[in-house]
Amino acid sequence: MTQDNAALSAEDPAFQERFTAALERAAGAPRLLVALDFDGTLAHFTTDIAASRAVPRAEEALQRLARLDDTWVGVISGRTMDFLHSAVDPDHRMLLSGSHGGEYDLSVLGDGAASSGIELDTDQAGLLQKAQEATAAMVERYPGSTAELKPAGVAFHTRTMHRPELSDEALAAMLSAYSGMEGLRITPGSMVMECSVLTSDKGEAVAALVEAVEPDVTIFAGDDVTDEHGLEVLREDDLGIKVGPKDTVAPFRVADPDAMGEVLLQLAALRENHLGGG
Ligand SMILES: O=P(O)(O)OC[C@H]1O[C@H](O[C@H]2O[C@H](CO)[C@@H](O)[C@H](O)[C@H]2O)[C@H](O)[C@@H](O)[C@@H]1O
Repeated sequence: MTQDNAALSAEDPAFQERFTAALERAAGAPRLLVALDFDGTLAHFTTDIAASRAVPRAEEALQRLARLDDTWVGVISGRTMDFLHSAVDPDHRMLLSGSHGGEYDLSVLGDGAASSGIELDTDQAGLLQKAQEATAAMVERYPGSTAELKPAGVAFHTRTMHRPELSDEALAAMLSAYSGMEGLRITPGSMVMECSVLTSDKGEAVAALVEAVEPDVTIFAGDDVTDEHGLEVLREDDLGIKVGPKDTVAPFRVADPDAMGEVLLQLAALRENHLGGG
């Protein structure tokens, strides 16, 4: 499938009927996996990276879904596993993948479920060091920008730049610097340029959760370019949802994390009803 803007959104007359039918079908699946990106999908963008949290409706819906039988909630993010544990799933009810598919905590599945952290070899560690140095130099050059250090990568953020009109220039300069370092995987995002010494992506992460859960239906929702990898691996009976305006292969689109929260509440109610718990 090619990317386009043909996803049905709420303004389309056919949206409500077709989207509700898709949600109802998903809610009736014997085994259901609900996997979600975090920033821009569950949480609005903010200038305080550490303080970012899922919108209240999404938070409530995820907690309700995660308590249900034969229902698994996954969060697949570029964030670190430490952040996901502390800010997204402190009660350890969810499947987590951090660092764009680089690390996993599947312990909610019980005995034998694989969880893997990040261990870098000497070459990777050297490359990461160089990328961190290049990012620090860029932060010096563009006051107010920041570097977010991760176990296998680094993110150069421009949302807090003192001269926001230079954001595109700064991101392009960072992209150019990373591009000169062989072996780095570069992922542009919303006012961020990230790089990693790992090759993983969110397509791998969705596939790993599907392999672990063996769901009849998988839902995956995401807002950014990196989430397209996850949307692309969905099967015919699955449900892909784009959050926001970017191009997508997903058949459905919602406006923002608040709208996504509403969808998740609707799904939770349908699933509870289907399982007889609501
Ligand atoms: O895969 P995601 O869950 O979408 O995470 C992608 C990156 O998101 C974060 O940055 C974005 O959100 C910040 C907080 O709202 C915002 O300040 C920044 O401008 C956004 O790009 C996060 O900081 C990165 O580590 C994630 O990889």
